[in-house]
Formats: sequence, structure tokens, C-alpha cells
Amino acid sequence: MIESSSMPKAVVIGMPGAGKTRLGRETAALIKAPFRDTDQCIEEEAGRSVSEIFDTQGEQTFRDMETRAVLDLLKDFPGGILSLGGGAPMSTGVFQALQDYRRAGGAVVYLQIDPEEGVSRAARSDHRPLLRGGASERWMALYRERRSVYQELATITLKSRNTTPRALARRLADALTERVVHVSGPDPYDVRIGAGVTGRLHELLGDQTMRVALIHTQPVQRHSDHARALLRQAGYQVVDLTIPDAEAGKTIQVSQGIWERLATEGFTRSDAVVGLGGGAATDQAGFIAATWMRGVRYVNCPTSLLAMVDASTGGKTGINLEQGKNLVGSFYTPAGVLADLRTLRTLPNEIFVEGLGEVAKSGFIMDGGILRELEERAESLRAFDGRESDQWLGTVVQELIERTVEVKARHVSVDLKESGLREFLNYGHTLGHAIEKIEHFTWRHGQAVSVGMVFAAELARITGHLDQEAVDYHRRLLSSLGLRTWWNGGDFDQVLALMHRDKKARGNKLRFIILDGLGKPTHLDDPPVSALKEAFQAIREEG
Ligand SMILES: NC(=O)c1ccc[n+]([C@@H]2O[C@H](COP(=O)([O-])OP(=O)(O)OC[C@H]3O[C@@H](n4cnc5c(N)ncnc54)[C@H](O)[C@@H]3O)[C@@H](O)[C@H]2O)c1
Ligand SMILES: O=C(O)C(=O)C[C@@H](O)[C@H](O)[C@H](O)COP(=O)(O)O
Repeated sequence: MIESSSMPKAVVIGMPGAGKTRLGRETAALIKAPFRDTDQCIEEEAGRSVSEIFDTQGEQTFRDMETRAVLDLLKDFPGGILSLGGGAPMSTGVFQALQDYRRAGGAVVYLQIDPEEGVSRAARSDHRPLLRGGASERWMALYRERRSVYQELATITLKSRNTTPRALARRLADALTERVVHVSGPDPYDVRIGAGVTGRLHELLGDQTMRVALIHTQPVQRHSDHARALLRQAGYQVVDLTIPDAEAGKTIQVSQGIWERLATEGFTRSDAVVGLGGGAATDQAGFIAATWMRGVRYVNCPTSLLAMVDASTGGKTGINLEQGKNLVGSFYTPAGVLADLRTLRTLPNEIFVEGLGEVAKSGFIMDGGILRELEERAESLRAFDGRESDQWLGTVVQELIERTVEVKARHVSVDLKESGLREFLNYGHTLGHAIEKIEHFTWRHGQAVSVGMVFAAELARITGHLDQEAVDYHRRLLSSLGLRTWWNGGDFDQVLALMHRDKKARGNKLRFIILDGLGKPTHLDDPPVSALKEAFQAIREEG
């Protein structure tokens, strides 16, 4: 029985001479994991080389020793990287154990080598007992016999052609540290969170797609250049569309410009849209995908923290009107989300901090663990600098993204079209969207939502749902992260009129999301105007 808590993180398999040991060792160094090679383990235990064991005790004795070593290490080598001898997976015991290991969530990495290269390396090697007497022919014969077994077992396949061992190890390290959140519902998809996941674009676009509209903004040009290169390498025709940045890109004029360009380029139903950037760019790109010919394949590549934790997932797409935020749009699920952590390296600090607003929101409505993590790491998170921040902070950020996306996935998986449960994700947004509008979008979304959450907490206190301590906690936590907790703009009547355009409003009745306690969201329908006014006064500048 293989327990996931004590098994290795990855097992590398492949032909003799493919470079398994080097790949395993270098990957282990990159992710700071222990490394073992089964041949070396056997040699250490037997006190003689593999060749000597073959010569003196025969192949079967070696295979028995190998099977025991592999089975022991699969059960007890927590978080390690294990490299196997080329013939190990051919033993029935090892093959079955590797299948159990896969089922328990383990990664079996097949390192593929081109046969010409394999043969030439074999010809140069003199220490492999199975290649004695015609190394090239023997290698080819083993390759034919083993190839399908490696393929059957592999969860990750890496090709050593045209790349360096270092780059291969980097790719494997990226793949092993990737996290995946599954979003279920009528059109299920995965949110992949990890360094380098943009490299998976072709997996989501598939073979039927010929043209890809790559929609992005100028500040993420470097990342869109990378995505474009990957798309072209994979054989797609790329139409590059740079749209105005931030909320200026979420207008019907921008949509119209894109629709016309797609028409000129001859985009068909089997073509696709990739949205890459902050939440504003991906909201517009998703809207284009939803509306072009009534819907084409869409891949969402968020590059800001806020877009990774929130805007990318759940299928809300849309644009703003002069009259208010997100008033036009549709629910349209992507084929997948690729949250590439490398893009965060260029993210300015204030935009990272803004994203923490939506992370905190998920904590307030559902996951106390997120709140504790934010409290503990507030100082480092607030100082986040994508170019400078170390691996430790990167891991913390990846975990926060994963947890926050989990919260979002739990809501949207059961209520895509927001008929009840999903409304809880709107905590802080009724006032937040009004602030954005009144401030002519000079306030960042996450900052506005932060004030909106303090407003909602005050409203909950006034209507008897929350105590003062919980309201104070909102202010304390949010301000420790560098988020705003008060706002002096607008006036009450202006705010009230804008709140009536909120999508949760029904007829003349307003609806708010408030808390009955931390992690206990509830609806508050049609509260008295006096309560709203009092809560509004409470978020005016303190002191
Ligand atoms: N669809 C949804 O469910 C949903 C959820 C939350 C928010 N949103 C929407 O998302 C928008 C807010 O998203 P946002 O905070 O990402 O704002 P944004 O899209 O305006 O991006 C903020 C700024 O950061 C830049 N940027 C993004 N990634 C970068 C990177 N890696 N390096 C350098 N610069 C980068 C952008 O170009 C922009 O200038 C709002 O329009 C909001 O309504 C939608
Ligand atoms: O996904 C949701 O549902 C949300 O409410 C998430 C919000 O954080 C997000 O800002 C969303 O875009 C708001 O949607 P809206 O329907 O209030 O415009």
C-alpha cells in the first residue's frame, strides 16, 4: 500500500543513457528535494557494481534486488525524486507498484531520447551489462521492447531533443510544483497555477484550432510575446490584439474594434481566443470569445494576482457602461485557466497588494485558513516585489492563490449563473463598484472592494449580525495588507443610486452580502436606508 504522504514526488523512467540520473539530481536540487537512484542504492547495499552483480549472480538476482529497492523507496521516500534503472519497469512487481503510485497521485516521468542519439550514446558506453556485444543493436532491441511500457506508465513525458539538461530539469521542476484546481459544472475545466504553465496553451487549444486571437494590454507585452512565440511554435496563426489598459479596455468600443478585426481576419467558429493580462483584459477577452459567432474556445491567462485568484475563474465576462461597472456581459466558461506565476515577476507592488483584497474576501466568506495566513504574512506580502521576492514568498503566494481559487470554484461549480450561493463572492462589491465608478476608475478594483467589505461589516453590525470586534478585525487585517478601509469621495445619494444598478438588486430592492460571523456569509435584503446611511458614515475618513 503506497501512502501519498511518504511516497516520492516523482519517479524518472526511460532508456539507458537517456540522462535520467542527471535529470533527477538537477530537478531535486531545484526544488530542494532529496534524490536517489535505484542502481546506486543497490550498488551501495551489495558493495559491488551492477555489472559485477550481473556477472557473478546473474540478471534475475539483480532484478529481484531492484524490485525490492523500488518497492521500498516507493513506500518510504517522502517528497524525493527517484530515478530507476532502464529495465526496472519491465519487472511485473515494479510495473504494478508504479501503477499504484500513479493512482496515489505520484508523477511518473518518462525521459524520452531520440533513438539515433540513444544508439550513439550506447556505442560510447562500456559499463552497461545489457548492451555488451553490439551495443547499438542491443539498445534498439530494448527500445522496441520497452517504449510502450514507459509510455503507458508516464504521467509526464519529457523529450531530451534540442534542449539542455538544465532546461529539462527546470521544466520538470515547474511541472512538479504546479497546482491544479478543478472547476466542475456543465463545462468543467482546470485552473493550473505554476511557473511556466503558459507552455500548456496548445493542450487547451487542441488540433482543431487554426487561428488564435491573443488579446492583451501593453504592460504585459513581454508575457504576450512569450505566449505568441509558443503559439506560433505549436503551428497556430496568431492575431495579436493589444487593447487599452485596465478599465479603458472594458468598453463596447474596444469590443467592436476586436469583432471587426476578427471578421477581417476570417475568424471561424473553430478558431480561438486567448486573453492574457489583468482582470480587465481577461474580462474583455472572455466577452469576445462568448460573443464571436455566439461562442468560440477561450483560454484565460491571468497575469495579475487579482486575475489569478478571481477574474480568471467562474466565467463572468463583460464590459462596463458609462452608467456602471460590468453591466453588459455573459457567463462563459473557459476551456482552461493558466495562471503562470512567472508573470508575477513584473507585477507592480500596488497591483499585487490590490489583489490581496479579493484573497481576503475569500477568507472572510469561507476560509479562515486564508485569513490566518494573511495575518501571519502581512508584512512580507505587503512588501511583495516580483523581481526580488524569494522562493519562500513565491510558495506562500502560490498557496494563497490555490486556496482562493478553491473558494471560488466551490461557489461557481454549483451556481454558475449566480442564483444564490455564488452571490457570496460579491462580498464588498455593492459599494466597491460604486466607488470605482464615482472615482472614474482611478481606484483599483481590489482597493474599492476592501472599503466595500468594511462597509458591509458595518452594515452587518448595525443590523445585528456582527459584533464590533469582527468589524475591527476587518479594518485591522485589510490595513495591515496595505488595503484601504475608508473613503471620502461621493455622497450618499450618489452611492445609493449606483447601488441600485448592482446585479443583486431586484426591482427597487437592494440586496447585500454580509457576514453572520467569519466564514458565515448571508444575504441582507432591502435594509432600511437609515442603516445604509449609518454604515456609509462609518467608512468616512477615521479621525
Ligand atoms: N470576471 C470576474 O469574475 C472578475 C472578478 C474580479 C475582478 N474582475 C475584474 O477584473 C478587473 C481588475 O483586475 P486587475 O486588478 O487585474 O486590474 P487590471 O486588469 O486593470 O490590471 C491592473 C494593471 O496591472 C497590469 N498588469 C497585469 N498583470 C501584470 C504583470 N504581470 N506585469 C505588469 N503589469 C501587469 C495591467 O496591464 C494593468 O495596468 C476589474 O475590471 C474587475 O471588475 C472580474
Ligand atoms: O465571480 C463572482 O461571482 C464575483 O462576484 C466575483 C467578484 O469578485 C468580481 O469582481 C465580479 O466581477 C463581480 O461581478 P458583478 O456581477 O458584481 O459585476
